[in-house]
Amino acid sequence: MTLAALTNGDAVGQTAAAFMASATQADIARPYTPEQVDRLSPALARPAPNTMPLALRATLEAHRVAFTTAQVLGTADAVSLDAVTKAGAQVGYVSGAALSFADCADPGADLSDYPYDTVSKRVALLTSAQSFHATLGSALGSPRPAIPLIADADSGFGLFSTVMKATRGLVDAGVAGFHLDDLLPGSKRFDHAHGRGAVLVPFAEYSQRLSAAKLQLDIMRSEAVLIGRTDAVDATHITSSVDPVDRPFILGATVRLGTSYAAFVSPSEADPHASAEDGAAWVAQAGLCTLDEAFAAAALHLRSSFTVASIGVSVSDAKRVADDLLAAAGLPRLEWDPEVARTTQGWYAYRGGVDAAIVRSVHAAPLVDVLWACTFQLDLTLARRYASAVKEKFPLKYLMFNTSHARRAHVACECVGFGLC
Ligand SMILES: C[C@](O)(C(=O)O)[C@H](CC(=O)O)C(=O)O
Ligand SMILES: [Mg+2]
Repeated sequence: MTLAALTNGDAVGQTAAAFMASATQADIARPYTPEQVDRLSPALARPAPNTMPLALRATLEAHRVAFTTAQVLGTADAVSLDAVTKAGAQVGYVSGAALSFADCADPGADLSDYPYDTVSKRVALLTSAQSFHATLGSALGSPRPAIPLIADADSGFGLFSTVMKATRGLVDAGVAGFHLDDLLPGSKRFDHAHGRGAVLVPFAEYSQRLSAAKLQLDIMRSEAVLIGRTDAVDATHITSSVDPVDRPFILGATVRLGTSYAAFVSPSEADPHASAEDGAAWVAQAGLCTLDEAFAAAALHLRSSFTVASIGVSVSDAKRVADDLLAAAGLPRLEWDPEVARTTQGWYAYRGGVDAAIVRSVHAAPLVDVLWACTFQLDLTLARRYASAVKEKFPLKYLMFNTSHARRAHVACECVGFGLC
């Protein structure tokens, strides 16, 4: 896509087929057809404001071509928006964390537990403020540029109908782009002892989340930039083991302890700190590892056969593949059990890290414009690895990078820096 191709300014009145085939949209692989979008498009279509989305797309493309990045600065109100604009920010960021600390009806930690229209209401206010400043600027003869805003849509605040409503609210408010992550809503930082921990939903659920948002954008013929964020770098658990994409990262116990993790930590749940310590003791003894690691430890010489035979299969099928290969070689069954490592909520233990983030982002790439691996620490080696692995498969996708300081439970709020390219 070239800058000259960014001409989808007035998409209203376009059929879904024409919109979805336009230069900015044609590269996105949707799991639905234009006819399905048309059937869902209301007769009295509300025009999607596409000026800011197209401005953001132009900024992204200019940086991609020049191999540079845009700094995205947080803005929570009209005053800070004016300040970041004057400071030269090309893009503003409306942070869910900032609003949840300070600006919603019931301020609290950044747990994605505020109402789904909190951020869109704030974007609407900022859009109005920008419009006022622009009018004032031209009346005074000193232009005040409006900058595109990226908004935080967290995990979509529920299932797919809520994702669609949140998307519609953001578009109506004039957002230029927004991000959806792959977390279980409300599960961020569940490890209160350390302020870390994240619980992922299975990849298929994340992908359906992104599809629901994209469907809503198509219904509105909106050019808003869809950002697929993964929190897999710091993830410690996942709600289900069912998806083959997640299979290589599920952890199982290799030592039979006679008690499951959930049974072990349950008695002390009244005291989360004690429970965290007890849990750590169980984990230390259970020999948790991935199925691939357990297999390699049992039969290194058969590892490549296992790798090939276990591609695209679920955890339970992969375990069967492993046992069949071992039996054929006259070796005993593998002691590897992911079920005993489940938490009291039923979550599976998960090996978070950059490899998991790469796999998730590569699978999400066809659906989104921008990919982002959210990280807890500023680690350029990790960022480079992530970027080169994703770019190798999807050279034209844009990337985003940040470091989330506020994940430490005791840090109230720090400035979050982003790079977009
Ligand atoms: C970027 C973020 O989504 C936000 O809401 O600002 C937060 C920030 C943080 O916790 O520091 C996040 O990374 O989850
Ligand atoms: Mg957030």
